[in-house]
Amino acid sequence: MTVKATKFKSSLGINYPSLRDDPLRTGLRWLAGKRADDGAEGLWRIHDKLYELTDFIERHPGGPEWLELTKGTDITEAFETHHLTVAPENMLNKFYIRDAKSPRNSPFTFKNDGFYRKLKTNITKKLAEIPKRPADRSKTIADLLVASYIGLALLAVIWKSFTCGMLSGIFLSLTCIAAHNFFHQKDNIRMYYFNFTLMDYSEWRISHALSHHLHTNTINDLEISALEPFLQYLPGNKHGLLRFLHIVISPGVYLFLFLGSFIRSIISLFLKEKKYSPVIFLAFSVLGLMVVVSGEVIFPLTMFGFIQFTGSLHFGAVGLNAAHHHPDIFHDGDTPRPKHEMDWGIHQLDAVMDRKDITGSHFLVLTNFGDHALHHLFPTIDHGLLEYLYPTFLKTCADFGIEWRLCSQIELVKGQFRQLIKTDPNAEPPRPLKPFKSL
Ligand code: HEM
Repeated sequence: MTVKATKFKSSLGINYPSLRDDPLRTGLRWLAGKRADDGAEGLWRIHDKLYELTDFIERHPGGPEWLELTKGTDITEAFETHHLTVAPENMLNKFYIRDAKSPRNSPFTFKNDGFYRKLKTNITKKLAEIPKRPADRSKTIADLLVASYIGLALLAVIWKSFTCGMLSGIFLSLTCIAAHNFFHQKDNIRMYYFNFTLMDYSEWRISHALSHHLHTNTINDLEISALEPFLQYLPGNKHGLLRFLHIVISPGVYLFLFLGSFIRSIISLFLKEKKYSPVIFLAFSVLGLMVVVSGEVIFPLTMFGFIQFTGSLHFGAVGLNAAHHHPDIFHDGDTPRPKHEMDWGIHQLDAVMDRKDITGSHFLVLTNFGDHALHHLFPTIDHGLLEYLYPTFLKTCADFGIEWRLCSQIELVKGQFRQLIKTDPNAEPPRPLKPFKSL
């Protein structure tokens, strides 16, 4: 594996990730790079301490996969943001082995009197008071979406209708976005809905939950590096007029997200890097049904491909225009905040903008990566519950003088394209905090 490249320099002081320019750019290789970079010495690192969690993997209430995957890496951000109770922290002592020898390769802090920990305390209190029924509604919506996807796919082959096929593709994409709510949580059946696309939920637990969510818009964000050189969101190193090509080829990139991901899964399986699981092939169960109901092979195969490509196009368009790319949003390379403001939660709010067209509707939030700031801050909380948390969230933001930014969907689409062609990093750091509080 190649371990060399210096395409971007992190303005946050993050060392260039070892396998950032690896040709395959899978989550598993991203983790292999972290193993080389994090100073975890084959154990699990949280802040500056190393823990041996092997015996706890199978007993972990969030499911074994999270710990299995992250052995040998720094899991500070994952640990801090996936638990709302103090129970996990209280357990750590019995797994302690020794202190780490090197400093963390991450600029982010989680101080007790800092924004993120204060917000987490306030949100956890509020969570105990709010109704839980909307979380059940999320499950119902996801079930109806998957049923609509399959129903429309079958109608598409029975009626030989590409209109039904197109609708089926859109429902497939909506199912996948709703399933994303569930793969962030402890293991559950609905996380597998994600695999009705040609993508794999397990890969996304790494590339999205562990990389993108925790290292948002930094050189360590795999959702940014995996798209390079086709789409380049970090400022700098873009070639003259060629950078406008990014805009032209964007729809082509969206179109191949599902298929590209499947091909990379198969290569990883072939190279024995990825463990075999039948769920990787779940998408083809619907193709099987299409063959059975139509009594044909070629047409269902064509329609299945059409549906997957339509879904991929929709998913890419929604996902890449959802929250993170706009010249006013912090991207690594831009002038950062001063060190004492490097609270992880503050960075999250610097790296996101929410959309006023989506916020407020449970259905739209669940199917459009809505309430994105709150979701990033508390990924295990069901999307249906997030709207009840806004008063607490906004009050804490006000206490720390932090702004939560809302804009329109169209403004984000325009901003996303502007970010693609932007070469010069922002010279000013993100908005100053007011009133200033020592973090
Ligand atoms: C890669 C690091 C980790 C990730 C991504 C992770 C993820 C999760 C998730 C998704 C849940 C379910 C949360 C929910 O349903 O609200 C959970 C629960 C839990 N995890 Fe972890 N976990 C990690 C490391 C750890 C460690 C190191 C410990 C303890 C030594 C731990 C202890 C627990 C406990 C006790 C729960 C039950 C819920 C609670 O009390 O907060 N986890 N974890």
